[in-house]
Amino acid sequence: MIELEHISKTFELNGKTVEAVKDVSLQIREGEIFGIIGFSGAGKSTLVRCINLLEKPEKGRVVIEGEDITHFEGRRLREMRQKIGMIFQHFNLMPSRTVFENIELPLKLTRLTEKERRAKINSLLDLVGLTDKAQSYPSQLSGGQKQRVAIARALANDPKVLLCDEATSALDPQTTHSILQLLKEVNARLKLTIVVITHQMEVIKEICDRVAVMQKGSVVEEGDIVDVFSSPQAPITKSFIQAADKFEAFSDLVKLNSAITGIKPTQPVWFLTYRGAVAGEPLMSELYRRFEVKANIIYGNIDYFKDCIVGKLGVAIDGESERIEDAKQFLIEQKVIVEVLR
Ligand SMILES: Nc1ncnc2c1ncn2[C@@H]1O[C@H](COP(=O)(O)OP(=O)(O)OP(=O)(O)O)[C@@H](O)[C@H]1O
Repeated sequence: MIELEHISKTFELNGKTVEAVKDVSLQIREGEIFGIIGFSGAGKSTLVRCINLLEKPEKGRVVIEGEDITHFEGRRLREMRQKIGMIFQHFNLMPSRTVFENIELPLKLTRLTEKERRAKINSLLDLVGLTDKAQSYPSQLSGGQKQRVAIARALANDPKVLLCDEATSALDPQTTHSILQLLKEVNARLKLTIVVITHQMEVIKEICDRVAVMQKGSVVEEGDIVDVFSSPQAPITKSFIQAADKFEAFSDLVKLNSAITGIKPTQPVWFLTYRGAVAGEPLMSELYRRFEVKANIIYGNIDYFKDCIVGKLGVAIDGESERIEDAKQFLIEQKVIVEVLR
């Protein structure tokens, strides 16, 4: 659907060259929600703005539905941009226009009759749940409502792709959740491909199918969301995940042999990752039944992804050393990721 091939983009700032995006290649599939996560300045916005050519890449190609659009200009560029909606952190609504008029703006360039336009706007208002706010002005709306208007406006021309640049970063957690639910709904209902850029792990976990992690202009890790977050490879990916699930605190206590864990200094400690929320308890009792290996749970976390639940347990192990090895093999056969902390 969207192919980015060896994209590079630099800026000149105060006599210095900033390499915002360095040789990035990504393939975004039709109908998926693709996340790009990274800290501020990683190059996420610049990369995403290359998709609709708001930034012109210096090197590389942008291919959409098999067509190389990198050098599109004029009418072809405008037509291509109609297929790609975009929403932003600060909504970018016109303050002097009502909600209805804001959504109407992109439709003014089309050949729809006034009646067709009204019908379209009303159906978009219904889709984003703002029918009763049609005549309000942006200043009379909450942040979440403003973002709903921006989503309706972005969808007015029936785009195939929606780019979301930190769309929930200015919102509180509850409003963030409701906007993410709306994005999930439009993705499913309209078969829309969505690209989400964010520095918030929770956003990626809640709606994305696949994710790319960016650092200093490069993609350092990419893949299916559950694979990447169950078994992160790059240090920066690990830091995003650990910030979200407090694993680091547990790991530090183990390293320091802290008395509060109640673990003997000689006991092995494992960190287990498995799919399915209820898998943990039965697996631990199975270890005892089969191998007489006791696994005392000293850390636990459940992550909720778009289509999957992933459990994580920190366990202190007790048993005969040979049987402990057998127990570990058994867990690996059950598709549990076993990380030996010591
Ligand atoms: N128009 C510009 N002129 C000069 N430098 C720029 C411009 N746009 C981006 N940059 C620089 O490029 C780098 C990447 O910025 P970019 O906005 O793409 O990162 P980001 O990951 O989206 O971060 P943020 O979330 O803070 O926007 C940064 O060092 C930034 O200062």
